[in-house]
Amino acid sequence: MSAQREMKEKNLWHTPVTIIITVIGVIAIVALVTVAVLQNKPLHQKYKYGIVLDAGSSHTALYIYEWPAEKDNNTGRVEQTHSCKVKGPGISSYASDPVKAGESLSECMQEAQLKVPKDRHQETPLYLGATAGMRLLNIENSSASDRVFQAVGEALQKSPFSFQGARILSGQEEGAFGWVTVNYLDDRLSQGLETTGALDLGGASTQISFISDSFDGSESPANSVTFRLYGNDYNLYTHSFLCYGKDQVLRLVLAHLTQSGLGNVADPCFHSGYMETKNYSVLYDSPCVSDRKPSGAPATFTHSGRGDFLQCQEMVKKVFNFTNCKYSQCSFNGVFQPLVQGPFGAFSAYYFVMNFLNLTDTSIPLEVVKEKLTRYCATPWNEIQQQHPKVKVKYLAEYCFSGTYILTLLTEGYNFTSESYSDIKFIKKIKGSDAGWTLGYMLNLTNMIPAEAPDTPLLPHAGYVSFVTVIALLLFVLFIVSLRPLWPSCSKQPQIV
Ligand SMILES: Nc1nc2c(ncn2[C@@H]2O[C@H](COP(=O)(O)OP(=O)(O)OP(=O)(O)O)[C@@H](O)[C@H]2O)c(=O)[nH]1
Ligand SMILES: [Ca+2]
Repeated sequence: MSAQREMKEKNLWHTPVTIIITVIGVIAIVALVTVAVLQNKPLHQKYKYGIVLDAGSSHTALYIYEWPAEKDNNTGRVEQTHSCKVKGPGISSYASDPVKAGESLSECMQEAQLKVPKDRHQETPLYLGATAGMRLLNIENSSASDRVFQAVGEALQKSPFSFQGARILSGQEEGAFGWVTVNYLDDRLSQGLETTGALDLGGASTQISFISDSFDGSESPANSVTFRLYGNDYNLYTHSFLCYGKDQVLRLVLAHLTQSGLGNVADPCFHSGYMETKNYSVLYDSPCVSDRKPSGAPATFTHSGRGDFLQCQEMVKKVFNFTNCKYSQCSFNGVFQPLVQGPFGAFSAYYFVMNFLNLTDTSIPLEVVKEKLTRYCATPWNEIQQQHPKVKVKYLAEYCFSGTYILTLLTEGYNFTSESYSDIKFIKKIKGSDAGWTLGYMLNLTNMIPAEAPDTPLLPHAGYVSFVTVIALLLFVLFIVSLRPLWPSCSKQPQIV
């Protein structure tokens, strides 16, 4: 009798109503999870592109950036996918033949057409920013600089990209955008982390940019750039020294050495055994030194080396003016600068030179770095050439001078100490993108960094799907539990024995 009853009760669980409810419940959960997964699955990734030409004093480089199309406003997603070094000198060197400046860009522009998908060409913005070489040409001969821009603009207009113009960046912009690039690539802006200072050493100018607790811009408004990025306010200290890029400082040092107007220059910044005949007119052909040309100098001079780091450093120090600071503190040439603070990334020539000299490790004490450089400078020129047969002779001849200038600029110029020197990192790239002003410039012009922090989803995609699944299962279990009165054991009557 009791077995029969049990059978009947079990069958209750198998009633059509219970089966239908269970099936609908399972279908509902599967549908819910499927929709959740599909709805939030990233769409087929499409990319957008931007191109920036960095028309530097020594050469022009093209950079292509890429970012997922639906993430225009999101954090840290723009990456450099390609770079192309334009053959020949910087555009400012084409002052006497401007059309050639435009033509020089064509090879890299062709390359860019192959790298950016064809269907994106028309919508891809193309910018050209010129720095110290064009600043100097503009000072020297503004109509020549206009003609160069005219020719370059005409050449770029012919490309299939959306050309947005060619212009000279101010020194402030160059410094500030370099700082934005470094901190954007390190995700420091989006996460509101302590920022990294930026040190850029070009051929004709150099920039220093950093955040200092003691700097609010009031003491020297010309050195202050304010930003609001991802909901945080920044008051950046930045300064650009025109004529203090390494090529122009080499001219300044040589100008000092040739003041006597005699035909021989024994240069402590070049290796002993180095000897080249150079033109006075070429040396003095720059507004950085043109006023110092000795009168009655012969056409050429013999530039020979004597490889002495300490004497080279003495010569280099002469290009800085440490008197006449009208502020609480200065770097040099009467320019206000707060004490350096926090970590720094040093790129461009800082990296090329220190990397060549095997001196990128800043945990090595500064004194040891100087000893190593002293030995390097004292190595005869023929040995140096034998050791580096593949390095361009022009670069090779100048590493002793450049290394000496870098150490002198950092310690005497910017007041890095033996301690704070170790806060500097010599870098070329960050996560595959070159450190430099170009990325920051493009991010700014495409409004890619929002002033306020973007709304972020509460949960990442995987977390969201798991959450929906767990809640759905929970609801289902609750539903089944709510059917408890229909369960066989619950509908059993208590047995009175
Ligand atoms: N050793 C070495 N030097 C380089 C290399 N590329 C550029 N330089 C030199 O390093 C210095 C700085 O180069 P860049 O940072 O490209 O300078 P730039 O942008 O042309 O100049 P600015 O307009 O002043 O910024 C120049 O003297 C260049 O000749 C390289 O690959 N190796
Ligand atoms: Ca540069």
